[in-house]
Amino acid sequence: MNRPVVQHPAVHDPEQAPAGSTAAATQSPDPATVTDEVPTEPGTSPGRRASSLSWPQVRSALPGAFRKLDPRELLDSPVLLIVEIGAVASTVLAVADPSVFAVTIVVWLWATVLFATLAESIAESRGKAQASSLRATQIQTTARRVEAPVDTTRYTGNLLALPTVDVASSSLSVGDVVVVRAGEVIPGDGDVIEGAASVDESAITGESAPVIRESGGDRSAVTGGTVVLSDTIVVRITAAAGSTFVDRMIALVEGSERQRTPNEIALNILLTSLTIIFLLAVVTLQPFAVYSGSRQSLLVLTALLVCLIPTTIGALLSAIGIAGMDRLVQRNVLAMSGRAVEAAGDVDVLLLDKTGTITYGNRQASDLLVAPGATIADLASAARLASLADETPEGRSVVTLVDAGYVEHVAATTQDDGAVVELVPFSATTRMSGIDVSPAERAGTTSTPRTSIRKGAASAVHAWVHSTGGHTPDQVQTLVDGVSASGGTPLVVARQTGAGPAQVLGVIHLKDVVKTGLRERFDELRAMGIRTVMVTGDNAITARAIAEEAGVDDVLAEATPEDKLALIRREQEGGHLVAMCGDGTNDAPALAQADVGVAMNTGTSAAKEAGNMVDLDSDPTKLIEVVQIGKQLLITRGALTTFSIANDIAKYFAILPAMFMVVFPQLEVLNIMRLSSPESAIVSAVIFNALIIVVLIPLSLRGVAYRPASASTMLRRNLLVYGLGGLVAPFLGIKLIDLLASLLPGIG
Ligand SMILES: Nc1ncnc2c1ncn2[C@@H]1O[C@H](COP(=O)(O)OP(=O)(O)OP(=O)(O)O)[C@@H](O)[C@H]1O
Ligand SMILES: [K+]
Ligand SMILES: [Mg+2]
Repeated sequence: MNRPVVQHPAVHDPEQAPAGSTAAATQSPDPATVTDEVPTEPGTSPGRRASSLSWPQVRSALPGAFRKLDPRELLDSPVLLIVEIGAVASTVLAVADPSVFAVTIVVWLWATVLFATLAESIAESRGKAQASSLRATQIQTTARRVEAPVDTTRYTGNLLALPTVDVASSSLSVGDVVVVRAGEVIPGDGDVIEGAASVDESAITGESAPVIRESGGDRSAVTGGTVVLSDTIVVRITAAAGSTFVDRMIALVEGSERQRTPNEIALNILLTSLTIIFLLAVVTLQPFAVYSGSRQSLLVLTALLVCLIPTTIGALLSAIGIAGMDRLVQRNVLAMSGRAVEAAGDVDVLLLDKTGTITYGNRQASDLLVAPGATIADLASAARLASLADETPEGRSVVTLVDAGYVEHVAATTQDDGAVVELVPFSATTRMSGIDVSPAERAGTTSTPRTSIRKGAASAVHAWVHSTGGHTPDQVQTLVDGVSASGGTPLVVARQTGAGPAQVLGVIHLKDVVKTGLRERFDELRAMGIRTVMVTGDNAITARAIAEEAGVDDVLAEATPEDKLALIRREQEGGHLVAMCGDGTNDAPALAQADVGVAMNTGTSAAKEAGNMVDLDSDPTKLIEVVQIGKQLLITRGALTTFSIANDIAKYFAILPAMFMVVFPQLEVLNIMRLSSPESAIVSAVIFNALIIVVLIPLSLRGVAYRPASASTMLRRNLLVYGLGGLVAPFLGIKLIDLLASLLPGIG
């Protein structure tokens, strides 16, 4: 976020801002102080942050680490709770019977717990910096609220002309309608219901290029705190203050809503079981020790227990999870659940919506193609009439095209004041839109007959024409296929006059552009074992043309929202883990059903609500990074668990011989480490056990390096590196510490 919204001139300079646009200057802190609070160095913006650990980072995480020592905070990590109980008990013992040995043990047991809470606190601190820069977008502004409640779903007049009243943005509630002009901050989350504008969303996405937000289509959602750069839009508020997109982002990056995933819970159960096993092992050690005349002190047994239980992974588990989410945020992806991130690591099918996901989604009418038996005048007039009330960007583009290129063909329509006009809005299920005009019924006049016009997907309009007794000429199919083959979307226009059969007038060519660089990225997904399927409401030929251009593996054409949902269910039943990228309200059910539902930030609020991730850059190939981060998270957790357990087992064999050597000289052969004394062996093991946590914090935050390779190759490699490493490390580490510790009086 190197361009916080507070730096925008409209907010900076109350003199320049249009009257009533922003009360930021009066109600929010002075812009200068706000800017001070916002980390503006490039290092803090998403996707550009370094992942190494710095001392200031550690220092700022320390207070949090101490706060987390509260046993209540450790309740969901039994391993750490045991260590803390051990630390308390040893403290009591050390006070009762002080010695260098006892004090050393006590200090390092506390250090063990602190290093664990520090790991989590550091992982969280990165998000906190980001949250504070997001908070800067939540400035108080004055909203221009439409005074009287309007039913915007029915109101067809000019919303911009309605009287407005100035209110504080914080007092807006869901359903309120506000007008936002150029230079003003959008006062809350909502959908554009009238107009189109360029919007600066850099406060949220870090991306400085303005984006277009317009009513009707799949690019209608706006986010509170972003700035309208040009034109005026009417927005219906969809989120109350306090539960906005930015609020969710803040909760997310701060980790305050972090819930443990089923995988983490399962691992915790394993760690707890191991802890109980080692607890029993240590407890049953004492009778043997007593029998053999080497009764061990409670202090030694506590220290031994802590060395043996899986403290390393117990300490790093939560940091690994938080860091994974953080890595996504750095790439401008907001994951609403950790479960989705983990699922991403195993995804093997990716479904993508076409318009707005694979293409830029700016579908514009570019040409009119006349059907045999019709005239260009017929087609242009009908296309325009059927689009006048079509609030989708496609609909508006038809009106624009006719007015710009065919206006001389449009017959001057005589205004029939009494005519009853019924609008047929576009829906993804009917895949048509249009208008029904019934002339006024007046006695004595020869009234013109009732007229119905439909435009839409060829198959849908064909079915409608057929239902009226008409038919679609073969040449129309040729026109449709021609448009489709070029990757365009054909809209067939037909008109029914009176009760007679409908006539096909021609075809509108909607053009869209495929996003650049998709092919290479889809190749990469294929290499990762992920099959890409484009699902679209468009016809099969267009779908295939775009699929060909973008390089996806498979297509499902003429898909209704239900079809998209059914496809996902089918794949899931076949044992696949499915990701879905989409932007439209009609994608929402599919986004909700998918294991990983990535909504494009350019999409509708419904899509963003339904998915469990939002890509702020609206880049469908971002799934590659999401999958890599998911895999990396799973691999890192697995690797550190392997290391931790191998470590504990090694410690058992490293210290026990040293401890019992005095009574069982035969153990000498096992004492390959030649530790200087039983006390030194115990102290060194405890210190090693604590330090290994610190050593592994950077790795758990950064993640184990991920290279595309088969799961079994990865597993073999990790078992080798982290399993073997975990077995060897304690022998080396403890020996080294023993050499130093033995220099201490009372230990060596
Ligand atoms: N305004 C409109 N009026 C009539 N028909 C339309 C309109 N917009 C789209 N259509 C038709 O409906 C079909 C499906 O709509 P839409 O594109 O929204 O579906 P979708 O499933 O989201 O597919 P995608 O976004 O992948 O293209 C389009 O391919 C087009 O033929
Ligand atoms: K341990
Ligand atoms: Mg769509």
